[in-house]
Amino acid sequence: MAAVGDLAVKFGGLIKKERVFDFKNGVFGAPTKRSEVCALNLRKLRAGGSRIGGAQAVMQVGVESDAGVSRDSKNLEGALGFDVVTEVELREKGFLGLRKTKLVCTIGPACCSLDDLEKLAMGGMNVARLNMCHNTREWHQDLVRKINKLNEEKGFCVSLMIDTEGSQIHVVDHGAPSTVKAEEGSVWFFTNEKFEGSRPFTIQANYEGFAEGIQVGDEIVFDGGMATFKVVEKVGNDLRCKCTDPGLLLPRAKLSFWRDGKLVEKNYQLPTLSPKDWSDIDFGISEGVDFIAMSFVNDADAVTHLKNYISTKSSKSIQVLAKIESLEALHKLHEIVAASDGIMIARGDLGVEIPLEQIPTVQEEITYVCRQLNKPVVVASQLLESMVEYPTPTRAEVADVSEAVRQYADALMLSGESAIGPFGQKALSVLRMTSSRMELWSREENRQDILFQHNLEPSLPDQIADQICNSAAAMANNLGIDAIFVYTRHGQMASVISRNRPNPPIFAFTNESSTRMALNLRWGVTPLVVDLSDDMEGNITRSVHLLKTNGLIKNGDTVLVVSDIIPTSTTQTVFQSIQVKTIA
Ligand SMILES: Nc1ncnc2c1ncn2[C@@H]1O[C@H](COP(=O)(O)OP(=O)(O)O)[C@@H](O)[C@H]1O
Ligand SMILES: C=C(OP(=O)(O)O)C(=O)O
Ligand SMILES: [K+]
Ligand SMILES: [Mg+2]
Repeated sequence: MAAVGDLAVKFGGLIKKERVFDFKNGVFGAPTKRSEVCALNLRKLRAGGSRIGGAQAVMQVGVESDAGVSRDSKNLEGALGFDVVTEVELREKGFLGLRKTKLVCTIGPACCSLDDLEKLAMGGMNVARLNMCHNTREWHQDLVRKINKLNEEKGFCVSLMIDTEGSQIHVVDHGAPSTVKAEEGSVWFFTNEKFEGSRPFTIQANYEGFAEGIQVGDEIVFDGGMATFKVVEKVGNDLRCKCTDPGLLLPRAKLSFWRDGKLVEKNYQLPTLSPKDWSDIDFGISEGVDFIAMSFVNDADAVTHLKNYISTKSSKSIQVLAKIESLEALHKLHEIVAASDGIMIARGDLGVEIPLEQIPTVQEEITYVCRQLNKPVVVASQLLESMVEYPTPTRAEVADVSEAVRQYADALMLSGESAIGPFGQKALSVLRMTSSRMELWSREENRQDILFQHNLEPSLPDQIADQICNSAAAMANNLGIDAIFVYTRHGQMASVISRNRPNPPIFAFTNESSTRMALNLRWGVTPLVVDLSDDMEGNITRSVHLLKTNGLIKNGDTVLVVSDIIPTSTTQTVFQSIQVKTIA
């Protein structure tokens, strides 16, 4: 594997394997090529079906022969739903080389041309995020059109997410187009009133009740610590404040209020979804976006309300992600995770409401709860913040990204790095390489945490499906399987396999396009749309054949197939199986 110029590095005694730095791909690698994955000696084992409460679970190990499928079935050729990025990655790196951690890019003026978007898609963007705080309806509409075009015409599979503005107290006007410096001891006037022209030392806040309940002596903190002011006088609805900790005031800076070292929780008076948010949500529904990220969620009811609203308005299933970005949301974490389709750890605003040193442990806690409850989790904000300005990340940023990957977050998100920074593609490649590297390390060192297996649903058929997925993941690791295939209509089986974070990639075959786009946020899952028939054996044979004729799978590869047939009008039994197939 090592070529001339490669650097062989041995880590003294602690780590058994030799690591080789591959300059071309920029990664340290251990010998993990497909051919080197442990050869399997599979015998024709056939375990009979065991009946459990009316459901049949079959486990079989066999040898797949391609002989039965005719090679000229044209409709099958066209049905290979691989996206172009996975296909290239698979050809270049093999099954184990496929990246597991998903990547979300915030789209902004720096990356909104079709050409820029294509480069991000090619660079591994799984989800494009539109932050409704910024820009116009027309701009967002144009973006949706461009992403759809790339998917339809260029074979990408990029999901769309809109992110609501939400209710939050922030600066509207601070008297300058960009940053203003607040000097120690300077006195500033905080008001909700709009003012014309320049009025030095005046800050306009967006919410008229911003000073309600605030007392002389309280503190106003900008952006979680950029600058701090002490309230010296209340003037009607306004405040006169003195700068006690000098710093930079940014446009739209977030304001938080503190008393005796504790946050004065103020967001409770603001609705989670404003009239503008509802209008943005209607826009998202009419454009058929895949995810709606809901800012400043404070309880499960808000999530349930939005989910109900969507189900009455949209025939398509749209995933609601709850953004955890307030103290109140942390108090109600479990119920919010349970009510939502996924979570975004919005560290930007979270860092305004809780002390910064608590962010790492809170992040670990949230990722843990999400995995227990089988909800995808996105780690967001400031991952590579310095790259908004510089073409290279800090070592600390790379360490932060690696930590999120080590925690098995489903996805990582870029904000300003892609939206306004000139190095968006480079930032994306840093995420890509850093995640691949940490995934490899976790796998080799077998750092997999033992997952406390919550039963996700109380009903028996669901528990059986859970256990099949858990066992499938364990089998895949123990047998050194190359790839897991799962047939899944709503994505549930694929998500439960993913939740186990198995070593091989998970190819999820579904007949629902919305399921495919939702699975784009799931760790380790490559979702594909295929025609699924009730004949599960036929589905399996067809998909293996498709991959084989496209050169993506070869003789000797081993695939673990998980299938799940739900009763239809013609078949009354639930038939679930795990099969191990060696391609021959
Ligand atoms: N659609 C957009 N149009 C213009 N600027 C944007 C857009 N989306 C994001 N940005 C810019 O990128 C920065 C980072 O994005 P994000 O983290 O989503 O927003 P914010 O910082 O407002 O929470 C924003 O502060 C804003 O300057
Ligand atoms: C992702 C976040 O939300 P937004 O960018 O919408 O403020 C955050 O606060 O970290
Ligand atoms: K937002
Ligand atoms: Mg936020």
